[in-house]
Amino acid sequence: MVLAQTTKEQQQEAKTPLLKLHNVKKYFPIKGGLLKRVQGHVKAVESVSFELMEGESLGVVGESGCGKSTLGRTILGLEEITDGQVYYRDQEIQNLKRHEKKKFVKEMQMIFQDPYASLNPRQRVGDALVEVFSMHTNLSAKEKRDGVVDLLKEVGLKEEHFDRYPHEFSGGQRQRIGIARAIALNPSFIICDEAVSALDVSVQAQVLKLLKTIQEKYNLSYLFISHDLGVVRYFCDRVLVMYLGNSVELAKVEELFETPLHPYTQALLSAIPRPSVHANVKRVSLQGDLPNPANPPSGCPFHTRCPIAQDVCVQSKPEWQEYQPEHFAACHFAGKSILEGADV
Ligand SMILES: Nc1ncnc2c1ncn2[C@@H]1O[C@H](COP(=O)(O)OP(=O)(O)OP(=O)(O)O)[C@@H](O)[C@H]1O
Repeated sequence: MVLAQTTKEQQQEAKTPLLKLHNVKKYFPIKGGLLKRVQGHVKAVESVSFELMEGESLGVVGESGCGKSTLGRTILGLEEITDGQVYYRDQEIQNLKRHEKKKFVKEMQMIFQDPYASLNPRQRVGDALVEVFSMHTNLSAKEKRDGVVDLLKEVGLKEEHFDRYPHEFSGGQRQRIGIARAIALNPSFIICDEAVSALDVSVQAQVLKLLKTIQEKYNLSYLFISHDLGVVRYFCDRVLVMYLGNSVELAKVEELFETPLHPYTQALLSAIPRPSVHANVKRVSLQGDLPNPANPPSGCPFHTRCPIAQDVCVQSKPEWQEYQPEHFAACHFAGKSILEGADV
C-alpha cells in the first residue's frame, strides 16, 4: 500500500546511520617462492562506501568473486581491514583492542549460507545455543536453558528440538537455528551471507518472512548479501551493486530496478529471467570473464566488459557520485543505456 510505504520511508529518513563505510579496502597478499615473499595482492575489496540505517535492509549484489563475503567479514573484523574506515554508531571500530571489541561482537552477527558447517554434528542444538549465552553472559544454567527455549520458539522451532542433533533437522530448520544463534545476544546488525540461497523456494519464503518479523520486532539492520536479484527486490530497502571489489551503484530498490544508471547494473538486471509477457525486453550478455582481482584493469574496473566504454573509461577511474537524491553510481556515462552499444 502506497500509504504504508511512505510512512516507512519517512521513518527511515528520520533515522541515524547505524553503520558507515568510507572507502573500505581489503587486499589479500599473494605469497610465493621458497621464501614466501609477497608477490602481489588480491584486491578483493577495492573501494566501498555506504551508510546503513537502523531497521534497514541493504542488499549487496554482484557476480561470484566480486568481494561480497570479504566485505561482510571485513565489517565484522573477521578480516583485518587494509584501508578505509568502518563506523558503528559513529565509533570507528576497526583496529579496536580485544576488550573494546567484545561489545561489538554482541551487536554484530552473521548468518551463513550453510549453518550445518558451523554446527558441531555431535553436539545437541540446545547445548550449542547455551554456549552462546555462556560465552557472553553470567546467566544461571536454568536461565540459559529457558533463554534457549524462548529462542527456539521465536524462530518457529519447539522446546523438544533442544535435545536433537544437527543432522535431525531439515535445511530450513537448520537456518532457523542459525538465526536463533545470531539473535541470541540481542544484536542490532546482522549480515546475511547468501542466507537463503541453498533453500527451496517455499522454504526460502518462510525464512525470509521470519527474518522480516524479527527485524520489525527488534529494529534490526541487515546487510543482505545475495546473488538472487528477485529475493533482493522482495526483501531489501536499498541495494549496493559491486563489481570487482568496487561499489558501482547504490539506490533504493525500486529506483535501482526501474532506472539503473550503471551499465553493469543494467546488464545484471537484463539477465533476470522474465515471464513470457515481457519477452520483448532485450537481454544483454556481457562479454568476457570477470577480470582477475589480483590484476584489475586500469581506469574503470568494468571497462573491459562494458558495451558503451570509451577512451576515458580506460584512462581514468570514475568517481562515486550522487546522481539523484540517494542514488549513487561510479560511471563516466551514468544513465546511458547499454543497448546503445551492446550485442543484444
Ligand atoms: N582468504 C583469502 N585469501 C586470498 N584471496 C581471497 C581470500 N578470500 C577471498 N579471496 C578472493 O577475494 C575475491 C573476493 O572473494 P569473495 O568470496 O569475497 O567474493 P564473493 O562476491 O563473496 O563471491 P561468492 O559469491 O562466490 O561467495 C576472490 O577473488 C577470492 O578468491
